[in-house]
Amino acid sequence: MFLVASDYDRTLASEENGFILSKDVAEKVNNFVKKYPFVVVTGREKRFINILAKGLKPTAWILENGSFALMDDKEYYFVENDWFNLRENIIRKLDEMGIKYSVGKVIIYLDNAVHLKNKIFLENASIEWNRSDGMIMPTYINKGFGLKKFLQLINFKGKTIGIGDSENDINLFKNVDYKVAVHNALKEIKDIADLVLDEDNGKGVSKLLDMILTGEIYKVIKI
Ligand SMILES: O=C(O)COP(=O)(O)O
Repeated sequence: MFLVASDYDRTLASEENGFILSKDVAEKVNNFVKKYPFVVVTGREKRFINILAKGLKPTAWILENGSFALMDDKEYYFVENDWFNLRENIIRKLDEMGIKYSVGKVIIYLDNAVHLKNKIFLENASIEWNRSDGMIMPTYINKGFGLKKFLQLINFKGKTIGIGDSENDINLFKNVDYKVAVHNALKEIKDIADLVLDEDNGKGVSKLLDMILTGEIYKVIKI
């Protein structure tokens, strides 16, 4: 049994389409889900997903960079309660520094904040980057942690395949059996992937799902 864990931005959905999921890709995933579990592991908040990925019905969403899972309309939080006090202190600090941010259910977002890379230092919290956007969260939270917690939740015992493109997918890659990079992935992601696809974004995800469904996957990676 395989479980596919896919990133969203620049993996399932492309920047050129404003990150709106194409119908073809949604259909492909919705059909795949009838046979194998498919989870979307994204830095995004639920409110954006509701707009961008209408019609997509994955097994579950792991949102806010691994903070919680959403499955069958139920939310499962992986964050400790003490984070919320700490988050208040961080928000105060950001306000004092005049830094713009937005707050999700768990994490703090710094959008278009590449100028702040390596400039903010926080205790008991980490900043993960996805291209020019930063995400502040408890040090133990990342996509890999969120996936691990989710696999425990559903008691999944099969093989996991992660597909992604960017820095915040590195921790996802560290926690899956096989790592797949879409063609448009950053070099650092391609360098650590077991398989680099010839296709970009959603076309790459569709290719991977076809490879699993047809068994072609066994020719390229040893499972
Ligand atoms: O930057 C974000 O919020 C989302 O990005 P991701 O789907 O690539 O994790």
